[in-house]
Amino acid sequence: MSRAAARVPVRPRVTVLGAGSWGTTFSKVLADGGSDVTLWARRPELAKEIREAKRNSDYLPGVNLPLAITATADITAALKDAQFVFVSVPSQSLRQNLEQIREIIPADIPVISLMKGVEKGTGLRMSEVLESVLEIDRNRIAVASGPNLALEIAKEQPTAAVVSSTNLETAEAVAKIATNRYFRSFVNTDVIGTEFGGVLKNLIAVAIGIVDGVGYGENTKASIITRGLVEMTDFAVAYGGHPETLSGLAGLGDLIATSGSSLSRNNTAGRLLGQGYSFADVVKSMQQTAEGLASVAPVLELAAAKGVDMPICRQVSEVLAGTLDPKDIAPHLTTDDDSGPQGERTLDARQDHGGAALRRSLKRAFDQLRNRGRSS
Ligand SMILES: NC(=O)C1=CN([C@@H]2O[C@H](COP(=O)(O)OP(=O)(O)OC[C@H]3O[C@@H](n4cnc5c(N)ncnc54)[C@H](O)[C@@H]3O)[C@@H](O)[C@H]2O)C=CC1
Ligand SMILES: O=C(CO)COP(=O)(O)O
Repeated sequence: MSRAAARVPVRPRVTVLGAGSWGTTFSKVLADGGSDVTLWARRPELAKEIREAKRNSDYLPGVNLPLAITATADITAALKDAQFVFVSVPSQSLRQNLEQIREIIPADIPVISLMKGVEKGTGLRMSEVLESVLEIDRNRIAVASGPNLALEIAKEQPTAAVVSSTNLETAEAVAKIATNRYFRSFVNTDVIGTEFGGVLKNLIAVAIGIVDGVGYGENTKASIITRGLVEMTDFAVAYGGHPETLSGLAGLGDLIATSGSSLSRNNTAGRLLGQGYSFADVVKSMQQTAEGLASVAPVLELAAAKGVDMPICRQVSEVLAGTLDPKDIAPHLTTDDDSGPQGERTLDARQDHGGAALRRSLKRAFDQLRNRGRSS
């Protein structure tokens, strides 16, 4: 993206695709930051309610939306003259949604993922799906992630997020319009770490929900959160993310928010599982998207491909499959690794890795950099 293109217009015209709880809330963030926002909703009646009553009563009851938001169910009209496009649909529907805009999305504008999932079947991150389906330069793509429970933000409770792009100028332009008096966007260029932080904390939040549902207390949850961060960091670093990103807003920050809140759909889904409901019942009862339920399988496949051990995520998948009784969930206590062939890992599995994991992740990141340097 050129320097000129990165400049932010005085009153940007922004399109948000997906009028669920996050797409609508983010539209408010953008409008309160000075943008004119067009929100695309699948259902014409929802578009009408947002446009005329400035409400989205299904997803954000009691919240008044700014006048600078309009809405339409006509996706071509929604994208006309857009200077930024944000996408906030369920991860597993992204590809299908993008197919219908591939030909009509304005050229050379930033496209930003607000989603926190991995595509089943391909294992692609959302920014990778954007890049491959829209066939656009990755420097035009950004992702936004952080401790961002929609309803709290819609009520203007202050928080922060990270906007990440391989191109710092793109990240900065997006962060500028995604900042207002109650929402601050920071920037980085670690798209991999930022996206995986958002994906993985959902899985740990499901685990926390499960132990909550079973009735276990704070010690259990604190150990799962701490060990969960180790899993998140190891996984993201194995794929080229930076460990510091996982200690930031998109990792630890989001993990704390999501694990601690009954507003979290992932946490809620976990709690129902912990109370003994089946996966099928939980899916049926969820009115909104709980991304962790769909991400667990592709995440475990990606972890296996890099030899990353993820006992918490594995046990979540076993509870979902009905092969593990929720009350037996104690992933931070498992010692499966002890029988593994790698001596180093056997040792690691018995240690508290808080700091050790970070050091190991840093070492792996430096090794990767050094190897890259050698091969170029
Ligand atoms: N709600 C939250 O607090 C936050 C959500 N996110 C992420 O934002 C993304 C969207 O989540 P939410 O807005 O919360 O979900 P939601 O369930 O509230 O809304 C999803 C929206 O996508 C639309 N949609 C378009 N195509 C669809 C399809 N084929 N199938 C189903 N729905 C379709 C739905 O009509 C609905 O308006 C997720 O990846 C989520 O992880 C990220 C940060 C915060
Ligand atoms: O991503 C979120 C908070 O940052 C929202 O979490 P849930 O999808 O679990 O509601």
